[in-house]
Amino acid sequence: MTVPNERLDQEQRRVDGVTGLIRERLDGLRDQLGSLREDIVDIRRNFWDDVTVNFEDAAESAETHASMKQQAEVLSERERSHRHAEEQLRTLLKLEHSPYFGRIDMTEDGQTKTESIYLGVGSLLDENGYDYLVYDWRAPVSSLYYDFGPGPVQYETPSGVVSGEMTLKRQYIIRGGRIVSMFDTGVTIGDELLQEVLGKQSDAQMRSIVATIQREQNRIIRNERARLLIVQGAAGSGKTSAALQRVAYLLYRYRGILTAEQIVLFSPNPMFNSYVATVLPELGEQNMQQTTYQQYLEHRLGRTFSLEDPYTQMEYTLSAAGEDGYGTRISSITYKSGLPFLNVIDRYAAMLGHSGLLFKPVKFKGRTLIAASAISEYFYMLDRSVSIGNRMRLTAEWMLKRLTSLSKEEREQQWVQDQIELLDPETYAHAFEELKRKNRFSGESFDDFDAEKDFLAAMVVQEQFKKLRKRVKRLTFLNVPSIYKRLFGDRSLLSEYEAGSELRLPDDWREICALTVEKLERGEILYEDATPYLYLKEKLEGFQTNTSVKHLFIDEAQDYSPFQYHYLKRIFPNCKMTVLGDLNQSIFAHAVAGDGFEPLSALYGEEETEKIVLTKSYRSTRPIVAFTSRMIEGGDRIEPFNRDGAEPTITAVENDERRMLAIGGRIESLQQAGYASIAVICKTAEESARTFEALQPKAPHLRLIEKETVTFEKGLAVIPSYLAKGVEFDAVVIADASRHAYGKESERKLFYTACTRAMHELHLFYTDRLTHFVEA
Ligand SMILES: Nc1ncnc2c1ncn2[C@@H]1O[C@H](COP(=O)(O)OP(=O)(O)OP(=O)(O)O)[C@@H](O)[C@H]1O
Repeated sequence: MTVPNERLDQEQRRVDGVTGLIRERLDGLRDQLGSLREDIVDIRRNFWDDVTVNFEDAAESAETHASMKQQAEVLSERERSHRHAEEQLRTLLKLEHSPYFGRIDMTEDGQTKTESIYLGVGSLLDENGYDYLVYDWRAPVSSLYYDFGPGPVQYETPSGVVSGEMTLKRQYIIRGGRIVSMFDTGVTIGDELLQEVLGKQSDAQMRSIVATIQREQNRIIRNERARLLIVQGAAGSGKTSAALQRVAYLLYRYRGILTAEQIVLFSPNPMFNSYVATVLPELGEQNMQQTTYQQYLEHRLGRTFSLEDPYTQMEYTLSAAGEDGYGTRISSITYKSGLPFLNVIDRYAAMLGHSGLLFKPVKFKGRTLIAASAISEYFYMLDRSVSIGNRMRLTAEWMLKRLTSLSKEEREQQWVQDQIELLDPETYAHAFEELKRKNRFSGESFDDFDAEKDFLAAMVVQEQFKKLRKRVKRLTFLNVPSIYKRLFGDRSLLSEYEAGSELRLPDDWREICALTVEKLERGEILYEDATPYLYLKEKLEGFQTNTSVKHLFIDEAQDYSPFQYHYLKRIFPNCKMTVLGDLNQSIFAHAVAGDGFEPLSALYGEEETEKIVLTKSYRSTRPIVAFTSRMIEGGDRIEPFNRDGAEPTITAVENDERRMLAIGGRIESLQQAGYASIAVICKTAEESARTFEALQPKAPHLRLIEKETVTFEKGLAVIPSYLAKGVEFDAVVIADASRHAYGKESERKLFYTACTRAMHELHLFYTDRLTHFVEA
């Protein structure tokens, strides 16, 4: 509902008043910052002039220290004030052009006065420093704006629930200090504003949605109870947006307790990181830590193996059907992603607690110092009720002691004498100083030949043994790669498993074993093996948990396997998890075969888990949502946001050459229509490369997005379907929607994911027959 003009004038006067005050504050702050900066520079420059330095006796030294401390405190106080003023400046700069976006009028129960509450991206107090002219959108009272329409309302504060009556809910679009438009709305935050926001062209970066957060999204953003919050949301329903605003909310709510470094977001690919990178800074917060699961695996695996990445796995599953061993590979992926395999590893680890661990000897200059059998003997002599990880630590301690006594014996070896003779004068002098420092020698030179010899020998050996000690501390004497390989290579183990009643092994387990062993022997590890390998490693070495991370966000959660979730839970024991996904976009073979989010719900138990379902889709126009939701089961439950647009088009062409010509023509017309981001989505990387080559001569600005691409840019791009996850484009061209490209049932969700990337226009091209995923 649009608001009458006189009210508009009145509101504009308030905006003027507020922006006037903001500008005054900005001027004041700039002055304050200037003088603080001068102070700081001055103190730093003259630090020593203002400190009386005297170390003559204890009393003078103490005074010197006190004076230095005082000076340092003055400096750090000034620096703190400077940081604080800078923060305020940033908030005010954000508010200057658009001080607020919403207003609610509310009368608290038992009160007669109605209060007007204005919401913005930061808070602003009046001159007295008492009343809020603008409330931060994350303040407790602001939740009213997102949760209710006019009528009875309530919100939670740290000191209890406050209830009352809302008499007005108004939205503003303010640009450059002028109210551009203004509406009064009901429960949902008005269609008008959303229409305006969603109708715009896409950006190279995701935008913040604070002005138009929807009620169900607000439940995600402000959820504080759940240990595990699962969000199942349709394509374009705002899962990623809600996740990012939730980070901002948590940083505000737990200011001083929670920092951005304690929040980790697992994103689908490196390009996605760049896509979302500006949202938090736009809201005045620092970015959380961002990583991909692959980067995390690489970090944990170090250089032990060459690790296959999920995209290589994906390319294989999409394009190698019919090749020898394809079925085995798919079965390997499916099985190793599930909890039955986790049970196998648990069982294996338990067995290893009794026997069968493989150790590597500690060798030095070709000689064995500690034999593998000795390590094994010591390990298995330890009390079996102690965990394997702790026994491993005890074994390492024993080995370090052994090395200490072995190092004494080593001093007699000829190589030590040889090396002493080759010592350069500098090292020699250094050794002498060292000896003197330790008070073991008081003369001006080495005149005791034996003392000199002993000391130098000890020094030489110690230096060489340093590396050995380091390796022992890192438990490299435990041969995890061979232990993992044995799980697949040892026939006797297999029969023990099969005898184990509750363990399920797939029918083609032997083939899976052969495939796995072959890879491991080549120093390679398949993507589906990486997490089980690390899980086993951590079980044997003791889990290296990360206790500093307090919140874990997992976007595109459907792409993670149950095994991976269990692993993450073990690695991050102290954190809450928010996982956001869409089962209809499960594109990985392991996920396709999974049972939805069921295994995930069991991770922390029902008590600590909450699930929120988002069914409204905001990204695409109504015709696009209507078109794409027909492709998937339960698609009728997806509600499009009411935004009109052109119907998707389907174009049949005679052959591939014509297809490229037709796509080229379409791109041209989309560019002429003014669309800034256009994606030609192909099924695989290989098809993308071919398409790129065919189109590029006529479209010189065309980019090819590959798995290594790290920045998301506006413009025209060819992109493989699975890399388009999580991002969006003004217009999408599906390069080949033929049945031979998307024919298998397992590719349905991939096709759906590709089509749902479109905001305003969607165009499909095919030769021969159209994929049956599109209803004629
Ligand atoms: N409340 C909202 N107000 C304004 N825009 C919104 C809102 N919710 C979502 N959007 C917009 O809808 C689009 C899709 O949002 P987002 O990418 O967060 O969805 P998603 O659920 O993560 O999608 P997908 O699973 O398909 O990747 C974005 O352009 C986002 O800005």
